[in-house]
Amino acid sequence: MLRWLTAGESHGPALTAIVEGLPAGVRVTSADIAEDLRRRRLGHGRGARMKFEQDQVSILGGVRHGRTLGGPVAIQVGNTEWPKWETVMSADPVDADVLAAQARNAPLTQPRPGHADLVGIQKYGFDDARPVLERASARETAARVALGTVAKAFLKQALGVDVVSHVVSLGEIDAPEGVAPGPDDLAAVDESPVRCFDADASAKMVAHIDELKKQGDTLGGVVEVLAYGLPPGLGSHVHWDRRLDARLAGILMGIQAIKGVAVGDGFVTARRPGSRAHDEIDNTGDGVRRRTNRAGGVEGGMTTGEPLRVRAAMKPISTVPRRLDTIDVATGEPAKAINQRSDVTAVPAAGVVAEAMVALVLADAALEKFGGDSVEETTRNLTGYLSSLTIK
Ligand SMILES: Cc1cc2nc3c(=O)[nH]c(=O)nc-3n(C[C@H](O)[C@H](O)[C@H](O)COP(=O)(O)O)c2cc1C
Ligand SMILES: C=C(O[C@@H]1CC(C(=O)O)=C[C@@H](OP(=O)(O)O)[C@H]1O)C(=O)O
Repeated sequence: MLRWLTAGESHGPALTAIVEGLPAGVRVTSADIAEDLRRRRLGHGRGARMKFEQDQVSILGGVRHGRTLGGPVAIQVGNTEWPKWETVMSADPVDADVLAAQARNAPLTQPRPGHADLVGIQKYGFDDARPVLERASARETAARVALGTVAKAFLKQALGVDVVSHVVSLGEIDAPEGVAPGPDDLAAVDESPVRCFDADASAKMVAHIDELKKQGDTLGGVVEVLAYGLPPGLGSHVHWDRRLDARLAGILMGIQAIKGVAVGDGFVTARRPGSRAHDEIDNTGDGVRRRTNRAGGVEGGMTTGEPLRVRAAMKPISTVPRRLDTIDVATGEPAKAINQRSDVTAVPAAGVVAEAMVALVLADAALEKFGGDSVEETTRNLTGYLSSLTIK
């Protein structure tokens, strides 16, 4: 079983991430993690903070000379903006007069519709949105992406699985259906300023973002994650919480601002008659194959051996520069919502985060099926399973 946790606030000293349950021998370096963190920062429409803040990666445990040791892997992602926030976010008590002298510490009492601010204030008994937004912030996704790098390295080295992501819709602009990156196309996707694999759609998405930015507005969209090279049989039909589709949906919905998940053709499938909704099975001589992959590589909560395909829909950023109506929680009077700088859209970054989340679920399901205290043992168990399949 793979377990993982993150800790840390948006403007704290650092984010911390721990993953436990990986075998020994996974090759991974801090440079690999830094590269995925760089990819997460990409994307037309992201705010100023992405430019001036750096992600400082340190592996604090579980890896020696570029290979995992089999124990928990601990990763720290330092916030380079910390010196500016040291007083506001100090873990230790700070004198009231020192805090009062800091403009940054002014209470944020106009909660943003769509963010965690208002209900977080209510639930945790705060009088200020700061202690809520610091942890609700998707800055935390940097820690998840760092863990995803390790999970992707395991999947590639033990099972030969590649995980890729791309943007399929941004606001009103859709990429053409059926244009999906293959296992070696991630670098090509990352070359698009919005991580869209189709050049025409990419250009239209950039223009759409620019237009909405001018209007002081924000955008959401849809990302797709694909995994190539999976064996049949990860996950199970026998119980709801063993179903791979359920686990994928849960982990993707756990990303800030994700409001819908589709496996394969998802909601579109619901509109089709059965004769055009399923994937007919064929014995090609080359093995048993589905003629299509409308199911997105999962049937009965198990991988089928076809490419896995899942989508996640992200709502528009809730810090809308055209400030939305709210109330001031200090007075109860009508007010305009807080608007510090913000992203116009973070859909391209959400794709990189979704890629990491899918990798963690797949790594967990692979270890459940094949086990292994070393990468070699996992691969041996996979090879034995594949050669023992009665139908191939
Ligand atoms: C990569 C990424 C970047 C985000 N950037 C912002 C942002 O700059 N401003 C903002 O208000 N929300 C941003 N969000 C969304 C909020 O974190 C999210 O809406 C908030 O935590 C409330 O959670 P909910 O939308 O799931 O209800 C971002 C989300 C992701 C995944
Ligand atoms: C810092 C990151 O994203 C942040 C996510 C975020 C939010 O509300 O989710 C709000 C913004 O933070 P701030 O208001 O401090 O600029 C984003 O910049 C990051 O992704 O590294």
